[in-house]
Amino acid sequence: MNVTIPPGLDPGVRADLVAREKEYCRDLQRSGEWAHIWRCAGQYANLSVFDVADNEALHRILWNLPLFPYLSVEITPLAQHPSDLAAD
Ligand SMILES: O=C(O)C[C@H]1C=CC(=O)O1
Repeated sequence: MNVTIPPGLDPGVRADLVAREKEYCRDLQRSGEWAHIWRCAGQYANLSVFDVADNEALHRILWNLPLFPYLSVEITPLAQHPSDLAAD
């Protein structure tokens, strides 16, 4: 996810959006659907791993992100690799 918040956005609105995004993200981490989130070094971007039931669940999560209007999201579906020890 790449984040592009307009520089002219009211600072209070921006702070509220970022705070709500953090809480939303942490709730989904607690539920297990947002399995990992990493900051992409040097960028206002993250690399996240979601563990969801289906595409609709992923869409719901992304669509309801408070920062959704300011995100560009690239999605790569993942499958288990046969060489992964966890596959045994
Ligand atoms: O800062 C970001 O990368 C954007 C966003 C995604 C989750 C979250 O808490 O913030």
